[in-house]
Amino acid sequence: MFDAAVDPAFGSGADESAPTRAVSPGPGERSSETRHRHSLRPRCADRGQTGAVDVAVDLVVPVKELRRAKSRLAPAVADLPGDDADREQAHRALALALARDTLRAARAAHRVGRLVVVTAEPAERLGAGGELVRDEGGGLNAAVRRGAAHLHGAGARAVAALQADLPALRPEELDDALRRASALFAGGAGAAFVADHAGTGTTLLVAAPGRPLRPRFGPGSAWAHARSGAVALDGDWPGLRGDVDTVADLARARALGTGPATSAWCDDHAARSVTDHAPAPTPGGY
Ligand SMILES: Nc1nc2c(ncn2[C@@H]2O[C@H](COP(=O)(O)OP(=O)(O)OP(=O)(O)O)[C@@H](O)[C@H]2O)c(=O)[nH]1
Ligand SMILES: C=C(OP(=O)(O)O)C(=O)O
Repeated sequence: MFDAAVDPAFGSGADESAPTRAVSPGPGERSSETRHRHSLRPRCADRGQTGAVDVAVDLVVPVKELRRAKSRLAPAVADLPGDDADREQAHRALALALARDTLRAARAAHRVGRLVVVTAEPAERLGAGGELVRDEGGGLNAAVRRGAAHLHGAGARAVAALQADLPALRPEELDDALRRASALFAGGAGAAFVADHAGTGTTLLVAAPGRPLRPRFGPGSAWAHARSGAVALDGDWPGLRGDVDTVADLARARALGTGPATSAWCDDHAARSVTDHAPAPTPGGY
């Protein structure tokens, strides 16, 4: 069904095929993978006394074709041994790892209902449960609109778009942001967004139930979304705000604790590059 534009379910939601090697922890520390896994445990507090899941939104996640993705991360592979083809393959593997970890966390969030991935990649490559809508070109905002149209066409709840480069995302961060968005919608807001760690970009855009998602992703998108009437969400969500565009961003995400795919990639390919670009520790720096 993939070539019919929509693949209704790909994968099980589990990430069985992802590498699971842990990051070496320091003395007395848990590894970043251990911390991430810990965060994926079911959280009873997010469920009512009946055990019913409090679903708030359906989610669109755009994933760019890997061979064109994450060009600003080229320095992460520049020093790797081998030839250009080896480095290109490592670069694609890094973009894939970021997306897989993002999807893994999004799928584990209790408030996420349907999850739609818009991509030109084969379904099985992404390794996360959800529906797949084919990317027909036109760029990021066109891909988001395509995913939202798919959801609205099927009669959706509130719809959100989440960037796919958030390897330190924790499900509870996404749940908390969606909860706060729902509270704003109850007060009459039509849309809300989460700015990235720099404050200029956007990692999550949410439209209220029955309202269209109007994506303005791209440089300066936080300002563009605010100007369109979306409300900036406050919250201490370093993983949710931690989009990875550069090697320094990757180091920052590693310090937070990335998911298993990105952790394994860094262990296998880029430990030296990441260490070289690691920022000084800045607790609460987001
Ligand atoms: N489906 C789809 N997703 C996209 C497209 N462009 C960007 N994205 C996704 O949108 C998110 C944010 O995009 P960027 O951070 O600009 O990623 P990028 O274009 O791969 O990175 P750079 O080449 O470094 O600009 C990432 O999760 C991308 O996978 C697109 O044309 N189609
Ligand atoms: C696409 C965006 O930014 P970046 O390319 O910097 O991730 C954005 O923040 O809207």
